[in-house]
Amino acid sequence: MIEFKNVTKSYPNGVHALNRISLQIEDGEFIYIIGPTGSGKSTIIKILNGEEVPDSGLVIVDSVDVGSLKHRKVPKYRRNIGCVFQDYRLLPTLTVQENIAFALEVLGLPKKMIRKRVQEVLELVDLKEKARAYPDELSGGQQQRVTIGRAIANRPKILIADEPTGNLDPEKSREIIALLEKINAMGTTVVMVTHDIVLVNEFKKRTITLDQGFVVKDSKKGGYVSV
Ligand SMILES: Nc1ncnc2c1ncn2[C@@H]1O[C@H](COP(=O)(O)OP(=O)(O)OP(=O)(O)O)[C@@H](O)[C@H]1O
Repeated sequence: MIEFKNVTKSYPNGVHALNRISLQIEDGEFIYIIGPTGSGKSTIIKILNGEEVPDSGLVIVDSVDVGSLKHRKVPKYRRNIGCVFQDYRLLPTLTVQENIAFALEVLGLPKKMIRKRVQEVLELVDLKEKARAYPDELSGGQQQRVTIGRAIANRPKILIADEPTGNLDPEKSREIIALLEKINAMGTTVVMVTHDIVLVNEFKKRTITLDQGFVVKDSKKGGYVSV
């Protein structure tokens, strides 16, 4: 479970990015975080993946108090969190399968297990035929599918996606949501930041709306959000 209790975060320039945020996300949920630019969406993601620490309040992820994690413990904590961003961040000199394998090699998994996982992931993201292609030989949607595959190769409990469809057309965006839904159905909690209200309305899920660092709406069943 993910729990934010009265979390406040400001940056050194004095911006109050989050103001007394409280929310709970249960294991296995798929939620959207939406809100205008600068409302604090990415700050929530950065706190979740240990990149930023709150000024006050508590952030608990699977019983780990993330705000007081020692620096040296952050990498181990992050193993349970897969991250996907708008800009795919693939290594350009590695093929699709090498990009996925690399994420597991740095974790020290045995070679045989890596080979097996890479095959499973390629199948899941439907890119077996592109295993030996380089990122610049792929479409944006395909690159994002590789990124998602890489993020879940280590079977993290939580997948966080910051604007994963930001650079994609509507059709490719739908494919990405379908993939995220498949991963969610396998038991992974999915937290997705998005600006894409059309998508939020089409694939209805619990939707948390931020504005100026406050949670202004938490709609459990998703539902219509004005475009
Ligand atoms: N490293 C930083 N240093 C200073 N201010 C920051 C930093 N990161 C974010 N901010 C500020 O904190 C506020 C919240 O930013 P955040 O990136 O969380 O918003 P966001 O909702 O994700 O925005 P966007 O939709 O534009 O990505 C903004 O006012 C932003 O300018």
